[in-house]
Amino acid sequence: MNIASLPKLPTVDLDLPQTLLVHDPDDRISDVAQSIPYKRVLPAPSSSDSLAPKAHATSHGQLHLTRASRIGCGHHSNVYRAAFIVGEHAPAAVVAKVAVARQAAREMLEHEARVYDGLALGFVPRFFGYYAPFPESAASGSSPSPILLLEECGEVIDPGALSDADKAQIISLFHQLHDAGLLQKSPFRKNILVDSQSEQCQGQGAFRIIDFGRAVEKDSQRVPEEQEQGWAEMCAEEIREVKKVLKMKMEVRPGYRGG
Ligand SMILES: Nc1ncnc2c1ncn2[C@@H]1O[C@H](COP(=O)(O)OP(=O)(O)OP(=O)(O)O)[C@@H](O)[C@H]1O
Repeated sequence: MNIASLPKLPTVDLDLPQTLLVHDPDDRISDVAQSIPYKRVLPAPSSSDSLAPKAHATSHGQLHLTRASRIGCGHHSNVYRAAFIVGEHAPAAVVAKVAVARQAAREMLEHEARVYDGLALGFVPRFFGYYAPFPESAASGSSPSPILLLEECGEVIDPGALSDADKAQIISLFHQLHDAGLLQKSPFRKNILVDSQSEQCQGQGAFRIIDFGRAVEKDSQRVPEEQEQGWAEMCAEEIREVKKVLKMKMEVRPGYRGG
């Protein structure tokens, strides 16, 4: 299957399969040279979902990824364009994020999946589910990594090629994230993507913020009233970091003497 030429999976409502058979001929997610069964962990299967063989065909899906289909890597993961087949539908491309073989990396991937599961914002990748190998292996270090499935969102930005309006838009996305009670916590260039192919990504603008493995949720910090100021300062600091990434002029704060 030529994964590179597949169309993107449409982001319209889709019944996510409850189980996935993952085809990994190049051993990218485990050293087991066979297809691996996964089950959906998030969004949590509802009681109406069924694993019974009679269940609707879309309860079962398939995922194909190869060494050649890798599109990115970070300190904690490898990221692949993967062919996703749901029920009888034609294959379509999604992004499959796979943790490297370290427990901390798996914990970050799970945290990121929880963040996506709770986020309803148009400028982050659409979440297509978080799947874990099934049955679970006793030795979690050597077992295949869980897989986070996301919408493919284009290329890393080139700050030198962005207009002032583009930069203002990216800043506004981070403000919206903060207003939604989330700090991204790794506002690097590699985590701001632009889809130059999209027609403004269905009205959402072409920019996407990714990588929520280190994200901090305001609620999870149980920010008491008196610490609101601390949260506001953390948000302001993140905005300053984004401005640095975008090579924007920094405002000189009152009383700041430089150095
Ligand atoms: N949804 C996506 N669409 C397109 N490319 C993506 C997507 N997600 C990740 N990538 C690519 O993969 C790269 C690495 O992804 P990501 O930053 O999420 O990995 P990570 O291991 O969590 O990073 P780190 O731990 O170093 O912060 C990105 O910079 C980007 O090039």
